[in-house]
Amino acid sequence: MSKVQAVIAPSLLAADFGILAQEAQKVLDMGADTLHVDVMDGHFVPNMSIGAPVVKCLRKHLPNAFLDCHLMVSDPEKWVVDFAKAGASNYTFHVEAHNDPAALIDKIHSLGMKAGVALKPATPVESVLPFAEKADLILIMTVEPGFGGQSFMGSVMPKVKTLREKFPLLNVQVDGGLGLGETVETAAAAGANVIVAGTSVFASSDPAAVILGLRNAVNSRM
Ligand SMILES: O=C(CO)[C@H](O)[C@H](O)COP(=O)(O)O
Repeated sequence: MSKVQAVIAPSLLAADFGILAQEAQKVLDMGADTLHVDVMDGHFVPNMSIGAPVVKCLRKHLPNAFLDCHLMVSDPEKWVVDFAKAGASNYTFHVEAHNDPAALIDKIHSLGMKAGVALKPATPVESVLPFAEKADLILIMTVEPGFGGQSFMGSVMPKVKTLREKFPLLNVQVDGGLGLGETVETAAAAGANVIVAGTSVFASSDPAAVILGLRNAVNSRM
């Protein structure tokens, strides 16, 4: 039986936005599998970051990169077409921000993107179980969305465990406060296979070692 693979996704939120394409290429050259692009509207979360025009520029410079876009926005339906046209590979929206997630997943797929569904720390996992198999990934936030550099919340690991038990082949993504050592070990032990890491990668003097260490932590549990 096939099994899920480790996917290491540096969060560009922690990169130098002034040289974003170079930062992205650097972590890809150092072994990253995908690039995590945090999109914030200043309404769903109390911060603003980047939008589809920036994704379009990244796509121009990185024609083959997998751009994993995490929409922390109040109206995810509004931006789907823009992100598809910009070249997003994956469009993850928050379950708290849409009243018909299954329909939005279908729309995302119809536009040629993979679809992810994210949960804030306080949102119960039951909210995504009905359509978890329709989605390409489920993102369990391990911090309150909005800012990088926060502390990992191990208290949400039961949600990761539930998803892994019910859906052995699902991509279960964790995002927030992850780095080498206890945090990634805890997430991998619970069953997470897609690791988003911003600060721990970009603030490191040896990002390649961090990416490899995160991958080894996941693979030793799979
Ligand atoms: O979604 C996010 C914040 O809303 C970031 O992706 C996340 O916090 C990763 O950053 P760090 O690894 O620095 O915690």
